Parts: sequence; C-alpha cells; structure tokens
Amino acid sequence: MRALRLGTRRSKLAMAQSGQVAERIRRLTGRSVELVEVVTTGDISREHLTAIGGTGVFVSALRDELLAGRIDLAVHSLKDLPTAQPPELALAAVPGRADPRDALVARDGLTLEALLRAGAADGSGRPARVGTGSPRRMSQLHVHARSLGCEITTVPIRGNVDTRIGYVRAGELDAVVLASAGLHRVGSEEAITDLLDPDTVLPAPGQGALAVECVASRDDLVAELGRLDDPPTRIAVTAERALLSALEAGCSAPVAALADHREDEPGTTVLHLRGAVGTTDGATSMQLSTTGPVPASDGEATARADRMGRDLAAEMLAKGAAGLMGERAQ
Ligand SMILES: NCc1[nH]cc(CCC(=O)O)c1CC(=O)O
Repeated sequence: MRALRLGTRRSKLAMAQSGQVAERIRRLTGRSVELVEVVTTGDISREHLTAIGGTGVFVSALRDELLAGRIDLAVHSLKDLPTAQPPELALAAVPGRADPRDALVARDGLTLEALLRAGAADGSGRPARVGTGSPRRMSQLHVHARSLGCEITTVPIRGNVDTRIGYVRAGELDAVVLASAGLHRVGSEEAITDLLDPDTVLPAPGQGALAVECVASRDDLVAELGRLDDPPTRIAVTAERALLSALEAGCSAPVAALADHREDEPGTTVLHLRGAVGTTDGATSMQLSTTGPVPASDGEATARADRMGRDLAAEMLAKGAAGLMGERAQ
C-alpha cells in the first residue's frame, strides 16, 4: 500500500504536531506516512492575524491541497479550525487532548500574580508589559489584574513560539502568554513559569486539541483515521465549538470556552462547560457555566454536547454577550 501523504505547514509547531500524528497512524494502522510541506497565507503575511481574517488562513491552504488530491490528510490545531465544517471534508479524528490551559512565560520565573504585583522590571512602578495578540487573553488578563487591584499593559505580538519567548529572554517584555500545549509540542515547556487556572484565563475553544481532516468521500480513509479519535475529547470540543459558533464570533473574537468531564456522584460522569466573553480592555466581561449528562453512546453524547454549547451561548446572548464582542471579525 502506498504511503499516506500528510500535508503540514512548516512551522516548528505544525511539524511537531504533524509528526506526532504521523507516528500514531504508523503505530495504530501499520501504514507508512510521509510529511508534505504546504505554505499558507498565515506563514507569509506579517500582518496581525486579526487584520487578515483570523487564524483560518492557516487552514485554508491545507484544505485546498486536500480537495485537489495532492495530500491525503491534514492535521490542524483544532482552535484554528473555523466552526463551519465544509461538507466535502471530514473531521476524521480528534485525538486525545493535551493540557488546554494557557501558560505564562515570565521574567525571573514569576507567576502571573507575582508579576502583576511586581510590575515592570525596572521598578518604575509601571504595570508589567505582557505580550499577546489574542483579544481573549487580553480581556481576561485585564479582568484578573483589576481583581488584584493592579494594572497590566498588554502588547500585541505575533510570530512563532521561539520568537515570542525571545521577547522575554531579551528583556523587551515582562512576559508572554502562550498555549501550554504548543510549548510542550515544540519542547519548550521548561520556559513555562505559571499555568493559568481556567477560572482566571479560560482557554480558546478547542485549545490543546488537534483535528485530523481528510476528504469525506474516502470512506476507507475516514474509518482508518477514525482509529485516532478520542471520544471524550471530541465530546468536549464539540460543546466548546457549538458555543463559539452560536455566539457567531469570528475566530479572533474574545470568546473562551472549556468543557471537561467530571465525576458527579461516584460512577456518574457529567460534562461541565464554561464560556466567557469580554471587551479587550477587560472593563466588561461575562463567564457562565453549565453541567449536563453524558449519554453512554458517543454519538448521543456528541449531539448532547452540541446542544449544551448552543444553549449556553443562548443564555450568554440573553445576558448581553453580543455587546461584549465588538471586535469580532467582519
Ligand atoms: N493561534 C495559534 C496557535 N494555534 C494553536 C496553538 C497552540 C496549540 C494549541 O492550542 O492546540 C497556537 C499558539 C498559541 O496560542 O500559543
């Protein structure tokens, strides 16, 4: 049998996660897998992602290659995947999720709270300068700083993981916030100085999870790749993405969501879903949560998770969430 062609961006993070999925396929199916590099608009453009239409730009070039039949499968960071799934493509697997939390990489090994209280490194009394281009992170960092009676200066940055960590090493910023999962995938986890509690900074929908995509009409391939699927992860991210989709938010909007399976009573698992929105300056924000049963069948549980996400979004909209998403992508 010929080798499966796995299309990947050539960033360190994309290569790492594609390589890890390729290895899982080889081990589970015995199929050989070959990595094929694909260049995307997001890799070329130096503009801020919000200015070029969100992180979907990373995904579209890979999808074009799938539809043209030049590659057999693609691996995306699930949080970069637009919520509308094109019918010609199948989300064949959502493998087991890594830690969904955001991580702080701060000067002098500081935690977020210690950094906010300490302020800028020069002792000038100015607020700490924290790099992130994500409206979701900015919003929640400002809310948290205010709750501690501190201020924070957020600085929009872009670039790959090494570039972002480099700003802290060079002393240009006091800290940067990145996904823990990405730092682990590229082997830079030792740079993490604090893992942010989701009650403080709730991650992006799908953060820490991967999506394995192929052409929907290739039934055998869909089934083969389906062996990588982790039902609890798929159920959780389904709830998070349903919430995002129902809020009709662009992928750069400040929407956060995290679902996790919890033991309710001994032997009974429930799905707990948190959702948050807020203005970028953190002046107004909202966080709501809900809990629902997890039916025994994975199909029913996924459908139920989808409804939970949409119901929580409806509750958020009824409480004025739309007014907090002014920055949403046009
Ligand atoms: N938006 C870029 C992006 N897409 C996926 C990850 C990290 C891995 C993940 O969350 O699965 C990152 C970098 C980051 O947010 O720090």
